[in-house]
Amino acid sequence: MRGLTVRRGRTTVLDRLDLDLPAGEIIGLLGPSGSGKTTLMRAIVGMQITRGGTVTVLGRPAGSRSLRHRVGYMTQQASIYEDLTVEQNLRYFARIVGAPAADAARVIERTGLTGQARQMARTLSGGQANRVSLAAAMLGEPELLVLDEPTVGLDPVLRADLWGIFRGLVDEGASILVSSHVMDEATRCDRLLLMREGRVIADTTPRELLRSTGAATAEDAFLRIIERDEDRAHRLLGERTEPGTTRPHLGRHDDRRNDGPDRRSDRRERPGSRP
Ligand SMILES: Nc1ncnc2c1ncn2[C@@H]1O[C@H](COP(=O)(O)OP(=O)(O)OP(=O)(O)O)[C@@H](O)[C@H]1O
Repeated sequence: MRGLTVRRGRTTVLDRLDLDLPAGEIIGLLGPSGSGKTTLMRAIVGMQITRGGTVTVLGRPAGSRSLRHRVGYMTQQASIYEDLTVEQNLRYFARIVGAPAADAARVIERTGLTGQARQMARTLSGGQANRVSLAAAMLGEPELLVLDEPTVGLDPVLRADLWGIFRGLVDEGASILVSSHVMDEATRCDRLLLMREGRVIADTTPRELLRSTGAATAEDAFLRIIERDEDRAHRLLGERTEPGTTRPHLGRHDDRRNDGPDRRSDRRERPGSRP
């Protein structure tokens, strides 16, 4: 992506972001709540109104029709049809993305939902519902999976299971962009992007993250990077501020202009939806 700028409501969430993401890896997108992870993912799958810049995915402009079957997106909220069984949900979504009906069975098996295939979605546990969303995103074997906090709220065993699935998919040639709040999940990724206030403040690998910060855990390493970033920003702002004036705070850039309706409800996309 080049110069990607996104404004949501009055806030400039992403400001002229340049980023190159390699294929064939698990790329972790980490950062505090509100740092812009979902917004960035939405721009990559072509579901975000942008203010400027370009996003190219698998060689095509983000959101192109030709990417519909090549990119799978799992949103933060598991939004499946509660009055359908797991199998019915996945058969339905398979039809929508143009995948063969047999693909529903494949993703059910792959996500460990065989025992729940005939169960009504409303009776699933949170973790199971979550896996149905992941299964939906996997329909049609997309080359790129964009997963927004797929492990949120899951216990460590289920989290480990899901990371096992992600690794298996990448070993088979897929690329995965996955966001998380849980910093120790960083060590499971091939590459890490740490976001803060709409900027990528670290683009690194798990090994390099620990080496460069001297921290013992990913969580400590991130805290150190954030502290460094804060110091750097204060220094820059201090240099630019006239003596005697108040130093501006380090919040996100606000803008009075509004680019029209961009409601929270826009996050409730169908699971497995294609751009
Ligand atoms: N529909 C919207 N209208 C206005 N502002 C929004 C909207 N959606 C998100 N924002 C704002 O954009 C910023 C980035 O939000 P985003 O959801 O991308 O962050 P995030 O890093 O994914 O957070 P989380 O980890 O909590 O999901 C936040 O300040 C948020 O309040």
